[in-house]
Amino acid sequence: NSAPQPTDVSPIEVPTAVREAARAARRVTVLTGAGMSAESGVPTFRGAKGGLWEEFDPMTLASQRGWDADPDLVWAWYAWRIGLVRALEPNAGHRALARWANGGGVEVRIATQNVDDLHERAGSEVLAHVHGDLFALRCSVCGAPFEDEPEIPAEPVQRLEPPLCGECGEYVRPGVVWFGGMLPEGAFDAALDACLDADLVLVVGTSGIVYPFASLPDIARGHGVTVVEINPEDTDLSSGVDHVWRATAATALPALVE
Ligand SMILES: CC(C)NC(=O)[C@H](Cc1c[nH]c2ccccc12)NC(=O)[C@H](CCCC/N=C(/NCCC(=O)O)S[C@H]1O[C@H](COP(=O)(O)OP(=O)(O)OC[C@H]2O[C@@H](n3cnc4c(N)ncnc43)[C@H](O)[C@@H]2O)[C@@H](O)[C@H]1O)NC(=O)OCc1ccccc1
Repeated sequence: NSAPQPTDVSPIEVPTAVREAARAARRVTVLTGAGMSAESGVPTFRGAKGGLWEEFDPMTLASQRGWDADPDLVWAWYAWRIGLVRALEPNAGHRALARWANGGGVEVRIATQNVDDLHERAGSEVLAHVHGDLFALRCSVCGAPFEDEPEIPAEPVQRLEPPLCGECGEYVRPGVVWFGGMLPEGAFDAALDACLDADLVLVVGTSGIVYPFASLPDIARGHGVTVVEINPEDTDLSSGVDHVWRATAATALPALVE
């Protein structure tokens, strides 16, 4: 639910240029990454991977090669992330975006790299999960959706056999896009159209190194759209945007939407 919570009143100052761009905007597209969910407790991709997988490269865990080599290791990692996201709540940033979209007067569209469901749980409609959805399980061979509840260990384990497909008995995998994998049908195009059709693009909590998603801010700016980065740290995108706002998602967005 997107109702403002006491913590949602953010004391921080909104840079004038950002406030003016937001005030003038009628169509806003928000591109989010792992930093959007960091203040909810979801580890970022380049942040902590969670003790048991510290020694493994996320790009190996999140790849067909990693799955083929050791499905129990990869499934255990996703089972841990499913359990973790379920136990966490949307933060003030997620709620502010939902309030903005439901507040009327401005069209807010969200395209995310995040595979969690925190935008939706905050009351937002997500235009595109460009890197898939942690909870959309399917058979790794026949592709049949897996509707049953996967067993999620109370305590994370390093290896866990994936569930078996009810159709063909093969292993079930998470509905996320692995490195080298194709994006969901139409997801990138939907995000691109929303960027080209916007009068303001906010880039929130992404390091901007995973393609093709990372190409969106440049393309938007190349089409004359104002692009603002919200990130406490410098990124590969910072030099290519109109305004950088060195702040966190859960402090900046409530202040912007207030
Ligand atoms: C790494 C990179 C070099 N590699 C790629 O980009 C590859 C290969 C590639 C394709 N085209 C290219 C062109 C050039 C170079 C390489 C390529 N891309 C692909 O493979 C893509 C598929 C990529 C999708 C992979 N799946 C993910 N996720 C799902 C899985 C899972 O989650 O397990 S990517 C995953 O990592 C990415 C993590 O990045 P961020 O979200 O930015 O998070 P990160 O941790 O990096 O940074 C967090 C940021 O938040 C900030 N922050 C922290 N706290 C806060 C806070 N509180 N508030 C605000 N900000 C905060 C930090 O400062 C930081 O800046 C996300 O996209 C996330 O979804 N597929 C593909 O292109 O298919 C067609 C194709 C295929 C083959 C060959 C050619 C074309």
